[in-house]
Amino acid sequence: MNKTLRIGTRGSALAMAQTGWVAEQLEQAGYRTELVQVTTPGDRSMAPIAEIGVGVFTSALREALADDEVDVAVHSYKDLPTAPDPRLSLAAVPVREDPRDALVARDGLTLGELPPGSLVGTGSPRRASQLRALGLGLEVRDIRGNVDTRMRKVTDGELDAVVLARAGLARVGRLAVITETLDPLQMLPAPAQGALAVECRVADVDTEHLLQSVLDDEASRVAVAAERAMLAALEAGCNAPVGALAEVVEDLDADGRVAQRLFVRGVVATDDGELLRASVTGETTAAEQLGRDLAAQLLDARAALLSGPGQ
Ligand SMILES: NCc1[nH]cc(CCC(=O)O)c1CC(=O)O
Repeated sequence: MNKTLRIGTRGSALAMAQTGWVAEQLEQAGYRTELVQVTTPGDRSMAPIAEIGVGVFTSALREALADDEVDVAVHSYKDLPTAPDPRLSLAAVPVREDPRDALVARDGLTLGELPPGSLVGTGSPRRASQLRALGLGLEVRDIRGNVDTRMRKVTDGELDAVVLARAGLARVGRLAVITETLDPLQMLPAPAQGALAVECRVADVDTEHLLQSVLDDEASRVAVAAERAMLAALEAGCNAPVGALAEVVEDLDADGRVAQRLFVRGVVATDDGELLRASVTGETTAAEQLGRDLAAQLLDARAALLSGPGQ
């Protein structure tokens, strides 16, 4: 193929960095690329995400792709709504960055070293509920804005710490500001955190094939499929914040042989701020079913809790 691939991107530093990375992979494989900047309502508004809704960062890019203004759209996978867009194909899930959340705290402090009453900023209900559940007496403050805006609240002394996706910091070359990478036992990331979704038009099979062959990473795709299936099943049953992490691990199969298995952990907060946690392990080929099984366990646990004392 000798045409130039028009790759749509948001204008934020994070979006430019990740789209630039995708373009570079394609260039190295011998394709010509051109970046096309698309402004989304999410970039224009400073209102809380909860008010402006899911898909604020991704829908304008998807429209530009569907309207043939660009040939490829690069999204942070976790920002995509779970409902598929029938006009588009998820051509590639490139190799995932470290999916964990990261703490950026004053004076190099870790979570455990922050004194009770410390102010910790996050705009994410998932992060807020998991922070509160640690029982450390941390005061969670709602914040928004790009990576730099959020980190400045710590350097300016307005907050003691903020929690961000490690992957976002990695992509903009700011890993050095992290004072602790949070263990998923304490803080499960958002489903698909650290992964990119690379889309093209469903009818554009040439582009679909080249994106898949140059960019797709099987292990990342499988893990994200499990996490997103869990999220989709939970969204149908409740609207509580959800964390999930699927990892390909070495495990013994029924015959005692070492095999690759998928280990999926999930967390959902109740209205009272209690956390329900569960995990499943199974075949990597059954990723989506594993995600749905995990969601069913969490919904059962929630139903048992809601049916009150004595149950
Ligand atoms: N919701 C904003 C957003 N979307 C993707 C990332 C980080 C990169 C990623 O998880 O892929 C971030 C920032 C953050 O959560 O700190």
